[in-house]
Amino acid sequence: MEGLRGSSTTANPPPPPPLHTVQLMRRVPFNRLFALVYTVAILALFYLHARNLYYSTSLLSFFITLCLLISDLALAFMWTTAQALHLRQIRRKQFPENLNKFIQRNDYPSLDVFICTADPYKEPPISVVNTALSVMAYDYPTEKLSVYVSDDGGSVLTLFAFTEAAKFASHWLPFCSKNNIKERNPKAFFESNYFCFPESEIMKTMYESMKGRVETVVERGKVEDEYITCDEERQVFSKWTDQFTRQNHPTVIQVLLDNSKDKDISGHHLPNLVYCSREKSKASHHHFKAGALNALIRISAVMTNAPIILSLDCDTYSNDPQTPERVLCYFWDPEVRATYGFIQFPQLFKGLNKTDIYAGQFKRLFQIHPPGLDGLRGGNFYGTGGFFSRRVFFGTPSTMSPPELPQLNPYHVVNKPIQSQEVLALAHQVSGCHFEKDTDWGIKKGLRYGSLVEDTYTSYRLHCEGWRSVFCNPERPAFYGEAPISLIDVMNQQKRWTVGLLQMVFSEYSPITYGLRHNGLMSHGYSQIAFWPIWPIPITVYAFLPQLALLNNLSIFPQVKSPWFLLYAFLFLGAYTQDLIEFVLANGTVQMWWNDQRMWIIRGLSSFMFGFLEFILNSLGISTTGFNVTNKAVDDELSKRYEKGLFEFGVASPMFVPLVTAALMNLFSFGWGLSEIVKGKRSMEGVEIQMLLSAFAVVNSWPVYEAMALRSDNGRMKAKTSVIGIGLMWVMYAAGSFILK
Ligand SMILES: O=c1ccn([C@@H]2O[C@H](COP(=O)(O)OP(=O)(O)O[C@H]3O[C@H](CO)[C@@H](O)[C@H](O)[C@H]3O)[C@@H](O)[C@H]2O)c(=O)[nH]1
Ligand SMILES: [Mn+2]
Repeated sequence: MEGLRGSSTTANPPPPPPLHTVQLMRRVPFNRLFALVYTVAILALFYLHARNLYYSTSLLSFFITLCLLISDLALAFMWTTAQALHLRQIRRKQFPENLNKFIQRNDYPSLDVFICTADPYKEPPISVVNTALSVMAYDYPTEKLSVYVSDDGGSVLTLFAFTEAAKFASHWLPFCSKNNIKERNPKAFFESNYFCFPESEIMKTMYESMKGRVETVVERGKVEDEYITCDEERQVFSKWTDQFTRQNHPTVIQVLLDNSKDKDISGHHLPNLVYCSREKSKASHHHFKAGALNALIRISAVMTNAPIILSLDCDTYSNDPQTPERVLCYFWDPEVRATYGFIQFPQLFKGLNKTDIYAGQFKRLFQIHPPGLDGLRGGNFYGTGGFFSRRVFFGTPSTMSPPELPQLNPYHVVNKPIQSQEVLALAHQVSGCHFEKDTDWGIKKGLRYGSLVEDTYTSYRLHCEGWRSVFCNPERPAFYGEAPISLIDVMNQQKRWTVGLLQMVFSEYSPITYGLRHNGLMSHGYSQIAFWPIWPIPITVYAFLPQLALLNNLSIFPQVKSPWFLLYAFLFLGAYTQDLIEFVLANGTVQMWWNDQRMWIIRGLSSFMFGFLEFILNSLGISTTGFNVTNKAVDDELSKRYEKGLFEFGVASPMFVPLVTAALMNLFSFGWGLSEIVKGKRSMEGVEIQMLLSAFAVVNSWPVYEAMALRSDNGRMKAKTSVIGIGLMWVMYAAGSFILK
């Protein structure tokens, strides 16, 4: 550790090799210049709106200008938040190859990995097992490595899968290290170049047989006798009595592998593998994933108390066994360790189709914006793929919030075996339903409660407290996860995020009030995420108002001949072009970008809007929202359609209705406008922008028309949805004609 900063006193010692470097991105000066020019253009637009408002000749034109003004204010606000993330983008590099100059492998700090799962049917246990195996096989001293699985589904099926995983690990881990395999998730490995190694075939057979057993047990919904190999297992599974339900059960903590005893087939120690399902009762609030993680922080504190914690979703598997060493490049630097709370890797996805029709990559959220936030304060936490210093969960960098028990202190040294009576008893105690009562867990300690996007909310709170973080984006992706491949799953996920973001915006820690006082630019950058729920305002207005106006022969934008037209052209093309360039620079394709902007519109019209409604209903006490887990189980037919790039509507959902309405309204207005012009009843003059907008929306709406009229597969639009969507369009048209005429 010493010498890292080159503070040695001997004459001219060679400078120590770096563990990490950071530099400002080359594009920053361009971004700043563009921001300046664009700001002037935005001001000019507001001047135009103000003038139109002042000189409006009727209530109607006043109302239309007001709608446009409000929409443009929302757009401009979101634009300024994005600029906060463009002013200081940084690029970091790590040099794990230099690590051995500072620290020997035996001295590596311990690492506790948390894997969350919550439902054996939406999150197939075999995938969770694959995730666990990929991190158990980290190229890291196994006596320093512990993997904790949190099962909020309280499912014996998941536990069964992990008893199988424990057995398979003793073959899989030595196989990976002996052959220096990079791809240590068995499923991903067998799908790629597995035949290169002599034992591959045997490993594959073993894997398939394990998978078969796990899947059969899940299918049958219980662990039958033939799958139980010893009395110990029988005893464990017998905890699932008839009274044991997902919402109501005692804590189950099962040590499946103990690194002080268990060895793999080549005689090396295996890492710890611990299954945990915290106590649940209907009478207490469990705070969803945040609650699960806080329980794990305490359970692991009692059992191993590693100073570094990796938090993973059940679908996020490791793609690079060297990742922990990369993380040590930061955490082993004492200066970094004092103030840097976590190291976040981007969420990247496997299994997306070629053009990523649902924009599941979230390129802006996970790749383009984080280096910008990193330049201000540190990249944000995304719930998965984040390595934390345990200390970050216990107060600010300068003042520690002391835990309730000395054993929970992040600096406490565990000196008892993890299976000792005392340790297990304490682990049960700290994972009980009532442990958090009257404590500041979720308030000042651990993951913060109160928002369904506990990840963004917590990292924002940590940043406000003074913690910094690192966005680490190595060339070989550290992790891969899965994104939903059915539109309704995407929508439901986005609806939940919307509710969570609104909970954040309307909390006492809102980025526009609390945060601005703490760290203005950083908070403004967080607003770019937190204020997603205001996208529906401009998107809905631009999807319907110009079109209704066109249908009623009203011109609401400057005509082409007017110099103001240039302003509109610049604002539209400027924003879109910058976005496209950034997207492509982040390894995107033009087609992916096109799909991404389409999904932005779709989310705005639908999931964000429904999320907004849900939030209002929740606030009024009319309904409550839970954490509806994203479905990760896929059906073959659906996969095939997804591979072909077809949108999956398939179910009748109110969330599809606005899409139908908007698609038809634009088609109708464009068609009507065109026919009027062709017939010579009116000229293009004055409605050019409205025609262009409708045309743009029509091109974007292709998958909706296709799903309504041209497809016969099970993913097509349900007739009910189409009918309601069409009905709504006519109602809007009639109302519009009544008002606008
Ligand atoms: O009560 C719960 C609900 C969920 N989970 C787990 O949380 C993870 C994320 O859930 P998922 O349904 O996949 O949500 P997504 O919206 O896909 O996840 C993103 O958004 C979440 C909320 O912001 C973050 O927690 C995630 O890390 C992030 O990947 C999964 O491993 C679940 O098993 C729990 O452990 N307990
Ligand atoms: Mn997920």
